[in-house]
Amino acid sequence: IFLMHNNKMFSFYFNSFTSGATTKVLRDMSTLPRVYVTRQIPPEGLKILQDSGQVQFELWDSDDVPVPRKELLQKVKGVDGLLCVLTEKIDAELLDAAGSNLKVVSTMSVGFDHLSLEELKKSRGIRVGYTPEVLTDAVAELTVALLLATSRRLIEATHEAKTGGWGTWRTLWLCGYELANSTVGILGLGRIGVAIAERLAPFKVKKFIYTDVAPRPELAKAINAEYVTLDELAKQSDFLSICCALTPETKEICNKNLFSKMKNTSIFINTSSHIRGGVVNQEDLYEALSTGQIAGAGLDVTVPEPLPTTHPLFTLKNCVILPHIASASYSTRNAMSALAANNLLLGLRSQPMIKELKL
Ligand SMILES: O=C(O)C(=O)CO
Repeated sequence: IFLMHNNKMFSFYFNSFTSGATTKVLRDMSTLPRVYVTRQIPPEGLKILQDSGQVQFELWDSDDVPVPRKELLQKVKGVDGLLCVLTEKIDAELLDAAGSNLKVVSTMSVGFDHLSLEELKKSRGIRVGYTPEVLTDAVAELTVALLLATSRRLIEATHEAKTGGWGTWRTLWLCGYELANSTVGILGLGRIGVAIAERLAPFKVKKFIYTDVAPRPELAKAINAEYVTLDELAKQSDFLSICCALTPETKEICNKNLFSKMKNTSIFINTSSHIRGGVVNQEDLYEALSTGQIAGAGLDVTVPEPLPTTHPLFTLKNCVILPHIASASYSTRNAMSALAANNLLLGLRSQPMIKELKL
């Protein structure tokens, strides 16, 4: 139990199984490094912070609403560490508000476009932890689910079944596209791309192709994928899965030009949680989907997030939009929170983090 008294934080041990008062003050926490946690993170991470005895921390105790910016700017004043999620912008204003005590920012995400790396680099001496790898399986699994939901039109199908559209059996009603004998293209081959391909291979995919800034033979070997140009990737892919990082070069790389080269039977999928939606020009995607230039799209990341319910992409039957849930399994979100907590504690002890972002 953590309690504030006379502006000091105390931890208590309370034995409720013995009779009489057995509350003991174990340690005056007020001398420990101060940490602010911007969200009610999953229990594994919280437990690590609590059990560590290494920090005193305050927490924005909600998972439903992000901490208001004004409150955040207040709360970070003088903290030694910050554990945040992807809804908090860690920029010059926030770092200035925190002040010179701040040594570690640990984000419970693999993506870091909410962190102003420029500002963090600026000789503030702040180290940054993040959570790659632990979400690879969950993201790959969700990608397969979204790909199948889109290509086999599952959302349309359940809607028809529920709303009376299910009439007689029809020969071409709700037909979609099969993975068997298909060519699957991966834009940006990394851990997640490989994990997706490994899961799709048993569906009897004929060929995997990929493009990246340069061939990645080691990774490609694992999935027997051929390196092609971006043009060839667009032309040959029956399913195109986007897994590249968002950089100035890849910003809106999925645009009119790319869609115009794709087959009108192809399916476009964007789930890569560390890139967000920025690699896709959504107006061009709308155009490609609504004119039949491509057959369908499944998106787990959009710009902005949340995507307004009035957005034109929501009007299309051949566009399946998920609310950024690729890593949303209990085990993965707990693993992310545990990794973020451990990165934070290690950083505050000036030890190497498990996953540290090189600034
Ligand atoms: O970790 C991230 O960056 C996400 O997008 C959510 O898993």
